[in-house]
Amino acid sequence: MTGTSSPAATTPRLRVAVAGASGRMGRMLIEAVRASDDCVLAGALDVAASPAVGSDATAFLGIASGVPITADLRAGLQHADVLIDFTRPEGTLAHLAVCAELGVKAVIGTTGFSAVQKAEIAAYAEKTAVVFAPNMSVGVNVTLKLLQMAAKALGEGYDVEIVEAHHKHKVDAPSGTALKMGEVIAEAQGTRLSDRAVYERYGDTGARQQGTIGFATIRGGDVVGEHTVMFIGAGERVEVTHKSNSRVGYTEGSLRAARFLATRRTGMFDMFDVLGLN
Ligand SMILES: NC(=O)C1=CN([C@@H]2O[C@H](COP(=O)(O)OP(=O)(O)OC[C@H]3O[C@@H](n4cnc5c(N)ncnc54)[C@H](OP(=O)(O)O)[C@@H]3O)[C@@H](O)[C@H]2O)C=CC1
Ligand SMILES: O=C(O)C1=N[C@H](C(=O)O)C[C@H](O)C1
Repeated sequence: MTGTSSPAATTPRLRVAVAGASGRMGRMLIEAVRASDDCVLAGALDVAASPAVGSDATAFLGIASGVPITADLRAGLQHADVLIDFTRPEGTLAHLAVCAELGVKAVIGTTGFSAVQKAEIAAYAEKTAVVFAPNMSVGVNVTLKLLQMAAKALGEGYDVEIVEAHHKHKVDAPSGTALKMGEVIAEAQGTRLSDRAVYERYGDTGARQQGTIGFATIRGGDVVGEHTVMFIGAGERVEVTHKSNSRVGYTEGSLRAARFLATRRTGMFDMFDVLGLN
């Protein structure tokens, strides 16, 4: 039997806009989108005051994409299926408002949100699908699962201390990841982090209060991101450490999250959902 073969069906590529286009994460994301087979850069946003506004989004790579960096949110989002946002809380919320209006989905990696701001994100997730996670790397999310298990198994007899280190440009502390680690541990022990967290110690502190979760922050140089959780008991100490040597894990996780959203219309998701860790 003879016949003509039908042309191979081509799946349309996922149209990705990147906010914070000239930032540390923004540039890496733009590079990762360009390098992928199934995504295409569809928009690039930055703050109006940024010198990058008006330039081509891939100018830093020495090539032209035809996508300009803009501070006009509608112009930057109108051709996108999904926005990947690593900026600042007030920027993310402004971007999300337009995403919800235009039906653009959002991957949010920004950290430093207040409880009220997190509730605003949840409200936007009723209008468009959102992945919101303080750390997109597979390794960190597996570490969170290890912490859940350790917290349950070790229980009250072990004091919990969380130490994190980041580069000197980071503006929020403790890191979003450290806070998430604290939340996961507190919840695994049937409690709330807000009832247990100690963020500062100085001077005449008195003895350590039973059940608290202490945080310590280091900032310097070009440290990408390091987190250690200590469970300190009588006569022994368990330490769980994750170290990022580059930002590539964050960008790869973000693209996985963007692909995950392709089949969702609304709802709030995290990296456990994306990675099937729930
Ligand atoms: N979830 C995760 O896996 C990770 C999360 N992060 C988080 O991502 C965020 C960004 O990190 P990083 O890329 O290192 O930071 P950068 O400062 O390098 O980049 C931030 C970008 O956002 C822009 N920006 C600043 N303020 C606003 C605003 N109000 N509205 C819109 N855009 C704004 C900046 O523009 P300009 O420079 O002109 O001010 C810049 O382009 C941080 O919150 C960080 O903690 C980082 C890595 C991984
Ligand atoms: O600002 C950073 O760089 C990072 N921020 C995130 C956080 O606050 O946890 C994730 C990662 O640690 C890098």
